[in-house]
Amino acid sequence: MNTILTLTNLTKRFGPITAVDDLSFTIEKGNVYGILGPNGSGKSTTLGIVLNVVNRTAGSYHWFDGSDSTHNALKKVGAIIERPNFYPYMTAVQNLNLVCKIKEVSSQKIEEKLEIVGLLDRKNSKFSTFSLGMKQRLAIASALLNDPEILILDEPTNGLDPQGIHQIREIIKKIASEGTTILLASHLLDEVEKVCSHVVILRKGRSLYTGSVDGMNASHGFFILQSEDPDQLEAALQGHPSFGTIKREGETITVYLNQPMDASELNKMLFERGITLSHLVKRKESLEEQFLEITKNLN
Ligand SMILES: Nc1ncnc2c1ncn2[C@@H]1O[C@H](COP(=O)(O)OP(=O)(O)OP(=O)(O)O)[C@@H](O)[C@H]1O
Repeated sequence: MNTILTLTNLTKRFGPITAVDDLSFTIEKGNVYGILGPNGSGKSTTLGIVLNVVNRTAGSYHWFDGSDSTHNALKKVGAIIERPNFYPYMTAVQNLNLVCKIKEVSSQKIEEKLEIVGLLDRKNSKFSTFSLGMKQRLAIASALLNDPEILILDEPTNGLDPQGIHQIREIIKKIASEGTTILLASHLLDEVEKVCSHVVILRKGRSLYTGSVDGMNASHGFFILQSEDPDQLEAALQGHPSFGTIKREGETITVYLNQPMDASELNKMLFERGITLSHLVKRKESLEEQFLEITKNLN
């Protein structure tokens, strides 16, 4: 496997505030990672540290196999961590030409990158005439000029209208499908679910979950049950290895699964114990419900 970035017990304190708290994760080539967390959870600080603009307090990180200096490794990284800042009176092409000079990269790829972000037909328009979405897309083109191994974006759709949001997400997916690794920070579960394959969920600088987005959704679901004798039903469910939490509200029992089981299997099992169900529904929590479950317990 090809590792792009490794964080090991990274910590950042601003006076009494611990913005990033013992954070460890790795980024492998070809995946799309989301750092998901509410405002103030440490996303921007984490990106700032690995981009060498914020000093860490403790822990470490290294780019690629760790053999290069951070300064050199960052030449293979494209990042947008602030609002795009281009010259308003210059055209898209003129602005990107300037970026090429500053970054000391060839200007040959300007048109190719403008095409990727859907701005080729506006290449000679002044930056001041661009919508917020177009400005953000130009920033993405700019970050791609050095053909980076990884593209880093902090809240890439903040402030955009629904159409602008959709365009940016489609562009990110296209760039990822062509092999560029992506790391994006977002406070939107929906965004991470739509765009990312992997996620690090942050709260108060701590990781609550690190893994695949699908893995977050790996719950086996739950049954909502009723029968004439709820006490007997509850007793039959208790202690069975397939079941976890059992909740009772009046006549209704909700039982969470520890392992897969379909409704007919449960029905048969209970029937064999002399229990006839008057109500049987199987449900699975939405990703949002699971996200709230993951984030609710820890302070
Ligand atoms: N330069 C700084 N000086 C003092 N405190 C800071 C500084 N930068 C960030 N913080 C604090 O660190 C914590 C994490 O902030 P950070 O900006 O990393 O969070 P975030 O998840 O990116 O949130 P947002 O989406 O609002 O930017 C917050 O409590 C913030 O107030």
